[in-house]
Amino acid sequence: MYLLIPAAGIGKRMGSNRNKLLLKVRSQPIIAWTLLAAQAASKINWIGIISQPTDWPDLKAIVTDLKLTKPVEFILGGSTRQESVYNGLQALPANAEQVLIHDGARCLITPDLFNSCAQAIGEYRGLIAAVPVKDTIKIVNGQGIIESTPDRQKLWAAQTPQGFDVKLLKQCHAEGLRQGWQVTDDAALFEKCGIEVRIVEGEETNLKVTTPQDLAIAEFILTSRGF
Ligand SMILES: Nc1ccn([C@@H]2O[C@H](COP(=O)(O)OP(=O)(O)OP(=O)(O)O)[C@@H](O)[C@H]2O)c(=O)n1
Ligand SMILES: C[C@](O)(CO)[C@H](O)COP(=O)(O)O
Repeated sequence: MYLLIPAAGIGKRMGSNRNKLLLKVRSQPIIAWTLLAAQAASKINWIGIISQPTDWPDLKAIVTDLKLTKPVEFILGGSTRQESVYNGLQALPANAEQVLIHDGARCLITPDLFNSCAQAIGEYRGLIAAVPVKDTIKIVNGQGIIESTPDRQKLWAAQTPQGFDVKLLKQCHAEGLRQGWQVTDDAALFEKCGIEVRIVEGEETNLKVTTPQDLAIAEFILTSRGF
């Protein structure tokens, strides 16, 4: 299975002066934990790291240190996640029929989740890992007044990996460009094109390291795993 890792962000919400994926948790950069999980997932056999050239020296050093045995390609990142994934899709080998996309920032993913998504994409044209929402969610208007409370039974928090038929995802990205759609995940492009996306049960611990608080939580989870 081909795996694209969007890793070209700047980490504005982390408040760091460099790509947050280079910050360390339990003595390894965030991106290293993501790569180690991909390396350990038996169904992943090719990794594309979508990233900014300024980070390439650091990223290449990390890949070398980890002694990854799977082929790793460096792909030019864009100015949004959507643009980065678009670039990643163009850089896939011509024989890639299916792809998993996994945020570099979701460094606590287990190899099992990579494998279960890779397995499931044989059955569906599009899928995402997601977990049921635990809080009661409110729709709120611009004045801070609640408009409605959606039925929680139907609410899931989207994670990555997100897996797709490559040809269809390329078509949906191209349509997104034509229509000017701006989305925060690839499933949303499938949805807008009217193509079914299946949920695969994700992991509560598969959080996206976004803020300094998330760094502390990631540190705690990795410690509890014995790292
Ligand atoms: N232009 C971008 C922006 C984001 N990403 C990647 O998409 C994932 C999810 O994005 P997010 O957590 O929002 O990362 P940042 O964009 O770095 O964070 P922020 O929004 O706080 O600036 C991350 O692995 C990030 O590196 C990317 O590849 N290209
Ligand atoms: C793709 C994603 O990880 C799903 O939760 C997420 O959308 C990434 O971007 P965000 O804008 O930081 O939520």
